[in-house]
Amino acid sequence: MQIRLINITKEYKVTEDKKLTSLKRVNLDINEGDYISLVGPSGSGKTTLLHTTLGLLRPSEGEVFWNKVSLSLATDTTVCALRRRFFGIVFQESQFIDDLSVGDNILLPLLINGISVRAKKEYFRTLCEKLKISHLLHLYPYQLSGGERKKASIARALIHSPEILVADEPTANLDEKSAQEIYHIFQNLNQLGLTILVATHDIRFREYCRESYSIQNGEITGFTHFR
Ligand SMILES: Nc1ncnc2c1ncn2[C@@H]1O[C@H](COP(=O)(O)OP(=O)(O)OP(=O)(O)O)[C@@H](O)[C@H]1O
Repeated sequence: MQIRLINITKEYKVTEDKKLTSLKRVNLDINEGDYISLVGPSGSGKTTLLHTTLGLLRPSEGEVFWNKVSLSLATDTTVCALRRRFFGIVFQESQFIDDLSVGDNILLPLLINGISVRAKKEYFRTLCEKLKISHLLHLYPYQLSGGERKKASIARALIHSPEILVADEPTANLDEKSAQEIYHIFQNLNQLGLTILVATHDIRFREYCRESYSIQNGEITGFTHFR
């Protein structure tokens, strides 16, 4: 899937007569196989941009396209179905269901997408092995460390084999070793063909991605192409 963001502006109404502009005329193209990091300080607009890209937020101005589908013209049902099918999302907070085991949490998107768990059994096994979480599947989310939760979130985001992984601050609050693991997992996934968009204030992501955008006060202020 090709994603195009054209002249995106997002304003939040703060009070009756006051607005906060969190994105200002942002343009971004995401092509198949890209690995893009969006790097900026807290409050710069990264999450707003990710959520707009995912069709979870409607821009005040501008247009988002997923291939030829204009999100402003498509129905919510269509946008939701396409998002579930094509995107894997790692949110800032893990959003696990506390009463389900880690393994069942990871498998849940299959049920939502109407994909048989049996058909994905082998993929589930190798995915968890690759992420080194196979020994954690019987536990409950509250029993995991921060790094383990992140890796379980990545497994859950990938279980339905999406085309694009979108991750919001995947290394936030992680120690150096766990952060390194995440950089390498993402790099490896991209080398296998997965398109990745990461929003982060962790500038070390730049060493691993292919393209990096800097964002400040809702504006793209820089762009670097690495390889
Ligand atoms: N629902 C909302 N209502 C009003 N203002 C909002 C809302 N969501 C975000 N903002 C504001 O928009 C700006 C950008 O927020 P955003 O969460 O996109 O930044 P961020 O770069 O992801 O920050 P962080 O790294 O801390 O998550 C901030 O000033 C924030 O206060």
